Amino acid sequence: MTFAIDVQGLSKRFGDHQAVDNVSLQIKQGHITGFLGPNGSGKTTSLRMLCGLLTPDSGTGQVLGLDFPREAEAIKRQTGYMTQKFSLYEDLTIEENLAFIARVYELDRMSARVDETLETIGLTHRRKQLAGQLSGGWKQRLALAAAVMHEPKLLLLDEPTAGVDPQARRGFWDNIHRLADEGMTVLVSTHYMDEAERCHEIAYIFNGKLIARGTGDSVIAESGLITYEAEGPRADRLGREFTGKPGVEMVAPFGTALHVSGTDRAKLEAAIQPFRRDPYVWTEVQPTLEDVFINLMRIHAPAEVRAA
Ligand SMILES: Nc1ncnc2c1ncn2[C@@H]1O[C@H](COP(=O)(O)OP(=O)(O)OP(=O)(O)O)[C@@H](O)[C@H]1O
Repeated sequence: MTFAIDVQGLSKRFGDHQAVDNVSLQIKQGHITGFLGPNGSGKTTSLRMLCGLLTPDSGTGQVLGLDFPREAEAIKRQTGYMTQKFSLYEDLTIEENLAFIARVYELDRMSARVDETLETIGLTHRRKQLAGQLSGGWKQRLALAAAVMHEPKLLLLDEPTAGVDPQARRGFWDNIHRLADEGMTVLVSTHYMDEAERCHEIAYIFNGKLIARGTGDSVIAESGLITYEAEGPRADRLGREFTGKPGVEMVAPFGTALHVSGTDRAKLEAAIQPFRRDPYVWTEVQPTLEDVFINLMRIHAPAEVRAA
């Protein structure tokens, strides 16, 4: 298996804040990897270093078979990067934005490429409209088309569907999967759990450190988390009964059901035992990715935060 990204020891410090701390990433060619982690955990900083926009303090390896970070310029040319904020010109038309990008990348068949892109995203009839007038979903679709116009081998997406409605998000993800099927490698940061589940693999970063990675199922399995679900009339209200109980590391309502999780089976079952009675039905379920991520944050939080 060829790795599109194979980088070790990636670090970046801003002042006295270690934004990215010794991160090693191996990302398979043609795979979609979800980059997850709470706000401020270092996702954007990592993406910016990988595509050559930010110089790392340390870190070596290969990106697209090129030496990282020495060949940053060549890496940049073969990488598409979609920033968190809509980065096209709102006061240029849709067509002018695409033509501008075609010129920046010195693409051949410039106007034909612009026409093809407009056709692919379904904006041909709106080509003269200002980009700023598009809805959130269409803006993201345009930004994605712009990011891949130069046919990059690697696509880095920074929270591309934040604030976009579910239907547009689904369309966006269909496009990402189509690009990956054609061989493009995708690294996409997201806070949405349903999007994490659409990725081939996930990488979870916290306080600048990579603390979990693999397929969704393997990350769940390796967490060692055991989850019981209580069902019954308003079982969700049982939550407060478990506060501070030994063996209970996490309690979360799921609609009218309740998830109670921990890593010590004996203690967890002892905590649940008094509530194994009518009208509640308890079943062991697979923890969700959200359960696992929240637990990872809890485990890896600095001691003073855990105690608070
Ligand atoms: N140019 C900069 N100068 C100083 N600090 C910065 C700079 N860029 C990022 N940081 C800090 O580095 C940390 C990591 O930020 P980063 O944007 O990489 O996080 P993130 O995981 O992408 O967060 P979010 O999910 O909110 O987008 C944050 O504490 C941020 O304030």
